[in-house]
Amino acid sequence: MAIIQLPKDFQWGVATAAYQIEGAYNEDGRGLSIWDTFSHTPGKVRNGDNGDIACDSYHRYKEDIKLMKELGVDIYRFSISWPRIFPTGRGPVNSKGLEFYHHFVDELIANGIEPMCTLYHWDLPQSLQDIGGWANREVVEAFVEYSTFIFKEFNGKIKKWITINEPWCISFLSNYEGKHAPGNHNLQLAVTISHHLLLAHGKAVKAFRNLGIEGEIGYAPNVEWIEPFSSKQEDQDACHRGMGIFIEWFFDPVFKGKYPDFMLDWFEQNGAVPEIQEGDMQMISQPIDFVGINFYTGSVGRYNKEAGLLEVEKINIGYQTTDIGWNIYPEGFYKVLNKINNQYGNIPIYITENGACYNDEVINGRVKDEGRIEYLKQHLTSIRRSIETGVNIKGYFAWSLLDNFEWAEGYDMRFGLVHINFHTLERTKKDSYYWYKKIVRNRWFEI
Ligand SMILES: N=NNCCOCCOc1ccc(-c2cn(C[C@@H]3NC[C@@H](O)[C@H]3O)nn2)cc1
Repeated sequence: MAIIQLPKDFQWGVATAAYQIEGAYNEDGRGLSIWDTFSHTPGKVRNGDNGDIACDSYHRYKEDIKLMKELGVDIYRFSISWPRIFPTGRGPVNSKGLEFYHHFVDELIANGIEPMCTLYHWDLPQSLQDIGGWANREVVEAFVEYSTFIFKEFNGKIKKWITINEPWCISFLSNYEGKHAPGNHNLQLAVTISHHLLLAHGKAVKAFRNLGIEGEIGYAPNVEWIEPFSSKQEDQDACHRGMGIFIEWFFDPVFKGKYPDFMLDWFEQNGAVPEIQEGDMQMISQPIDFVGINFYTGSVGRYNKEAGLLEVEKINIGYQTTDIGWNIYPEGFYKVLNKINNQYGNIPIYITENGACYNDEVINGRVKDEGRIEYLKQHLTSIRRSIETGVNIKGYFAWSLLDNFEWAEGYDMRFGLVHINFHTLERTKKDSYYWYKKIVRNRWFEI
């Protein structure tokens, strides 16, 4: 057995997102989001699940904060529901929605837990989707107005800010692969949206700086590792593209002020180009204070002309998988963190999401989720390895505090340290909750 120790100043957290846990979808003036529309559309979400009630955290947030406090976490990553603040995306503020978040943030702080706020975690007001959504530059301006309002409202209370969560999911998964809201299948649309998301990020950072808001700001891309099947150039190139759509496409504009040529060329060969206007790249590459990295899985990939847009085929070579079918690949976590560190400089990194889907149920009042504990051990070990090779990792957020609405997978796929009975909304701490509580306290574990 080996002892793995994390630094004394390493920050420990848990993460959630508004649409996945809050419920109260039509309460206290909240407007509809694209995920209300998408989840209410038959065939889009497993079992026809939706976020109408979710974990009912809108009403039970004090109970959830008690769970975080007992866990001993330093920090809690949550998102604000844009349509709960601006029901139509712009215009009159919904005072009850704003009041909820003030009470919520005050309760966190009163319990000694630092809030980290994600401004956009996929729940675009439907009214803005009705005018084209993120494909419309007007929505970029609406996001800046929303962000500016929130910055001013919570300045001094919230000191860690994330602009956009997982731009790859918002653009390509949702508008090319069509698997998430709003469910389009158009590469040009996805590329246009990816550019507007980056522009929205940059403009929000600019506003944050101009307003003199206290604290630090970043964004939270999701990344995967794809290991080349062989040293053949075609396999290396295919994996470069497969990772490039997550990494270089969303990191180069922010850290280098330009899109990666190999991805620009590839998209152009497929009929899609980003609609870049004068000044956009300067705006996007506003300096940021940290980058949030969301990592879940990796795979082995090889060139296959028939394997979709990027011509990279992911090969099942027998890796163990979690209950959602994703490979367990901690080596890929170590590799992708070092790749990012080598390519973009020693930027401060928070692991803003990492966790495992295991659908263990409550048996005699207990949830024996050993698989999740093992996954966390392996991935925290990759973090320790990366820190020792010089990667500037400042903290870790387990995804997720609660079992919740896992988007198109609905409630069947459980990522929580706390089990939710979605009929009674009863919370049950899993074995992994108690394990994580110990690690947060001791900062070491055996593997
Ligand atoms: N990659 N290949 N795509 C081709 C095959 O598509 C099939 C579906 O693909 C994907 C890819 C990635 C995800 C995903 C989910 N989470 C977890 C959430 N993160 C934000 C937070 O809200 C968590 O709930 N992160 N990523 C979902 C589906």
